[in-house]
Amino acid sequence: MLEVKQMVAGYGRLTALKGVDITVKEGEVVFVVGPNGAGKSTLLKTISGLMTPTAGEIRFQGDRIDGRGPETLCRRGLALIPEGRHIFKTLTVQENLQVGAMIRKDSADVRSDMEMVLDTFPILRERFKGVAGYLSGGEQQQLAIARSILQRPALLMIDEPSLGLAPLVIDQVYDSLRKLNETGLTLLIVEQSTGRVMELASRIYVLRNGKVVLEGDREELTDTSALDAAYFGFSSDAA
Ligand SMILES: Nc1ncnc2c1ncn2[C@@H]1O[C@H](COP(=O)(O)OP(=O)(O)OP(=O)(O)O)[C@@H](O)[C@H]1O
Repeated sequence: MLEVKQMVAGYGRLTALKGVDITVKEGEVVFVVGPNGAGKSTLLKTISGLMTPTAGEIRFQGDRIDGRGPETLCRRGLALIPEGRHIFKTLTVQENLQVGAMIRKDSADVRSDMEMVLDTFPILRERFKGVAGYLSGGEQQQLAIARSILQRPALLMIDEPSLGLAPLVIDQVYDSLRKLNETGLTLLIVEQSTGRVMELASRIYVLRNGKVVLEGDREELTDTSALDAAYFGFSSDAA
């Protein structure tokens, strides 16, 4: 579904991604993990068209998409939930969800998708008419995911869904991501910590200093010492 090849991107003279290769197949949950400053957010911003790569290529469903703008890519089925969620805090939950569906013209399907997201995230049904800014951090993350689902993306990318959430709330968010994946949604998720990724990942990439230093299917990475060694940048023999 998504193929990133030798991608280079950065900010002025700073090269944040130094030739990154990432593949996401239909139906997978792919995680990119790495320490602060590894380039994880830059990767998602570049794939979603918010930044233009200086070299390499990005293919989505077979077509070259590098250099295309975020709006075009959103219509093509790529959705990004950026770090910090960016929900509209002064709007109601309902209005936030309606914004998610704004690019769609199939109003009957939007209504049934709205019911589906409210079934997946019951707290949003309870708070439907309430102002989104009063939701807790975990509830706001659920709203951000639900809003993206209403765009009906083929690929949903999420930057640090567990950031700032208590472990029990992370459980709820990860549970809902698992359910959405079971309905066929493909996910590319960035996390700073490796702690929870094994629960959900089909495949994992470790990014350090703008380069992929380890990649593998979940079955290949059951020995987490290799993952930790790549993450912290020491040899796995010493781990
Ligand atoms: N807007 C920007 N202008 C200049 N440099 C930036 C900008 N955003 C990020 N960087 C730099 O690019 C590099 C990669 O940053 P990025 O935010 O992609 O890392 P990250 O892996 O997402 O980190 P974190 O886990 O801390 O969010 C870092 O060196 C960072 O300082």
